[in-house]
Amino acid sequence: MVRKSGHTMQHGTRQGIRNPLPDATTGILEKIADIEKEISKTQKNKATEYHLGLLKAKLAKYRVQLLDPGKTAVKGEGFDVMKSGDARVALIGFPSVGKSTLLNKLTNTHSEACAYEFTTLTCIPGKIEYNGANIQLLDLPGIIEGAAQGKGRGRQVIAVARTADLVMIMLDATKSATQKELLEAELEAVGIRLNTQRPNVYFKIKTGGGISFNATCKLTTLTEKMVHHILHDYRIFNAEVLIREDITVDEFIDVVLGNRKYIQAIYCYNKIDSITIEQIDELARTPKTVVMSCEMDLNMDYLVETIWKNLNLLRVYTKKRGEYPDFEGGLIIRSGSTIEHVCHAIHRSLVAEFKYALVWGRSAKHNPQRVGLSHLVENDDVIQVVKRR
Ligand SMILES: Nc1nc2c(ncn2[C@@H]2O[C@H](COP(=O)(O)OP(=O)(O)OP(=O)(O)O)[C@@H](O)[C@H]2O)c(=O)[nH]1
Repeated sequence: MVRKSGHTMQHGTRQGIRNPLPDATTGILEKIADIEKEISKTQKNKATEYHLGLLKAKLAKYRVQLLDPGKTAVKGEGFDVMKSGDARVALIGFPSVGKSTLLNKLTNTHSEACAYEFTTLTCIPGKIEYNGANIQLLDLPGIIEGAAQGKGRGRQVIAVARTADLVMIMLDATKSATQKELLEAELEAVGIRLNTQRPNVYFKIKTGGGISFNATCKLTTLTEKMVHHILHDYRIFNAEVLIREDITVDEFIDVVLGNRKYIQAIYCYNKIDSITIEQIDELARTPKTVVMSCEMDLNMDYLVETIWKNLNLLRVYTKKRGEYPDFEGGLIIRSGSTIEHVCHAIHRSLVAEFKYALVWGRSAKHNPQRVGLSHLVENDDVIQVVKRR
């Protein structure tokens, strides 16, 4: 495989933002506050578990209403950055953690990083070129706390974060660990699930027949009664529920709502130049974590490498009949892609003309293997598409 070493980065256009917050949200906010108050007042035990489950279901419903972009946010204002490039990384962090400085370091261009808070007022799509992939890096305003309650510009930030392939949570190594928890809680509240998989549940709304409930494993928190009540609360009276893993009430609500985003996240601690070696060592041992210093240029290459790894991208090469593969070009696709995805990446009309493909490489049982559209490809595969005449 031909590897491009290092990375380059370019600035995209800076786009100004007007604050598009309409505020018909106050009613919902009050309801959310009431429910949150009730949840905090309710003691957690076997007897209240069920009641809490229902409250959580209600809470999730209102939060969705609050964040539904169709109802609450105006599209196309500043944040509506086209999803271009091969992958998109959302940079999220509190003010002054060093986001602008990081972008500047990776881009080598000047933008106004200041020693005061709230300097990043725009969403800058920057582009990192690494291993042949275009990675779009979005610098989102560091105003995120309270976003789930619809405060400030945070809601737009969340909407962009939901479209990302990877979330990069940037933290200040000199500050307390609560910043990480706060950000995680905010993302959680708006339906972004970090570093987890969609729960293994089959859920289908039907037109009749009531609720059919089955579980293929022992459930330790969720009960059939609770499932019935949650569904009732969402006005779902006919559905098939097959639970294949021991999930919680929250996870079941996620399944019912169906609009959760499961995104990989990495944590990056900046300003390690200002903490002790012992502290750095401890942080660096946490999973999915990169420790670095933008200002001192420490560990920046490792950060880009980690971004690349966590994006789960594959590179495959195409070849024409009788010719050598184009190892300079290559296509960047997501892992789990099939020959059909590859065809789409080459040209959108190719699937219609597809006869079969020949594959050389890790995904092939023998070289070459003749495969159909549903064949899963692997990194570094070489693919020759044969068209129908
Ligand atoms: N010690 C130290 N300071 C840093 C480092 N990186 C950035 N800073 C400082 O932190 C301050 C804030 O940096 P910015 O890059 O403006 O932070 P930001 O996250 O973009 O801030 P907002 O625009 O407010 O969201 C600046 O004074 C930087 O010089 C670092 O690695 N070490």
